[in-house]
Amino acid sequence: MNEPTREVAPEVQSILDAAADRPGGDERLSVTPRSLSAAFTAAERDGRVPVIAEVKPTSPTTDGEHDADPVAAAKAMVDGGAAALSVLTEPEHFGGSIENLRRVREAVDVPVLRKDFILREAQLDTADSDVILLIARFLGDDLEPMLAAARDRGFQVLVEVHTKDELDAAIDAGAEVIGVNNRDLAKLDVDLATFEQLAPDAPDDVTLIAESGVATVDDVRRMREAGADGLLIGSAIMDGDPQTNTERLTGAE
Ligand SMILES: O=P(O)(O)OC[C@@H](O)[C@@H](O)c1c[nH]c2ccccc12
Repeated sequence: MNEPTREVAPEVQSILDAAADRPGGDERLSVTPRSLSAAFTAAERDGRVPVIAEVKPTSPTTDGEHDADPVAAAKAMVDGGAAALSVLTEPEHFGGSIENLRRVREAVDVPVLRKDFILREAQLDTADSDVILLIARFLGDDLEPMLAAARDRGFQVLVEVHTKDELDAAIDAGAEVIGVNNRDLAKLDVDLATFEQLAPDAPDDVTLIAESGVATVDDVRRMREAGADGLLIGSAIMDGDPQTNTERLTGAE
C-alpha cells in the first residue's frame, strides 16, 4: 500500500496543511487542452530540447522573491523556445495565484501546466489549464480516482513521483505523462541521480519528464541521456533573464 501521509519536511507539511484548507471550484470544469505531446514534437522538430519553463515567484528553497511580471516572464520564456509553461498557483509558499495562471494562459499559445498541491476533486475546478499536476506521494490511493476525475474534465495530467514505489503506482494508475522530481520532499535536497535511477523502469510509451535541479546545459544533456523526453525547469530560468536562460537550456543539444 502506498501511504499518503509519509514523513515530509516541516515546510512541506505546512504547504499540505494550507492545501487541505483551500476551497475548490463551485462548478465542474470542462477544458479543451492544448496538446503537450504536440508541443514536445514541435520542439524536437526544430531542434529544441522540450522544456516546460516554470513561472515561480518564490519557493521554500528560494531566497527572496522574483517581482518580474509573470506575463512578461512567460512571454520571454516562449520567445526563448520553451515548448510549454508551468505556472505556480499555490499562494502561500510559492507566491503563485490563479490570476497569474489565467493571465499567462491568455497571453501565450503553448500548453500551460497548473502547478499546485491538489488534494481533493473540487480543487481541480479552480481554473482552466492544459495540464494539471498530481503528486503521487500526497494522493496515495486517491491517485487513480483523481487521475480519472482530471481526465473527465479534459485535463492532461502530469503525475509526479520521486521513488520506485510511486513510479509503479503512477504506471498502475494509467499515467501517460510522469515527472520524476529530483527533489526529495522529505529533506528538500536535490539529486539528479534520482531521475537516472528511475527512468529505466518507466515504459517507453510514457512521456517522461525530469523535474527540479536542472541548472546548466550539462544538466540538460545528462537528463536527456538518461531518457528525459522533456524537462521542467524553474529557478535556472527565473534567475536572471528568462529569455536568454531558456534559449541556452533549450539549445543544449
Ligand atoms: O526550480 P527548479 O529546481 O528548476 O524546479 C522546478 C520544479 O520542478 C519545482 O518547482 C517543483 C517540482 N515539483 C513541484 C511541486 C510543487 C511545487 C513546485 C514543484
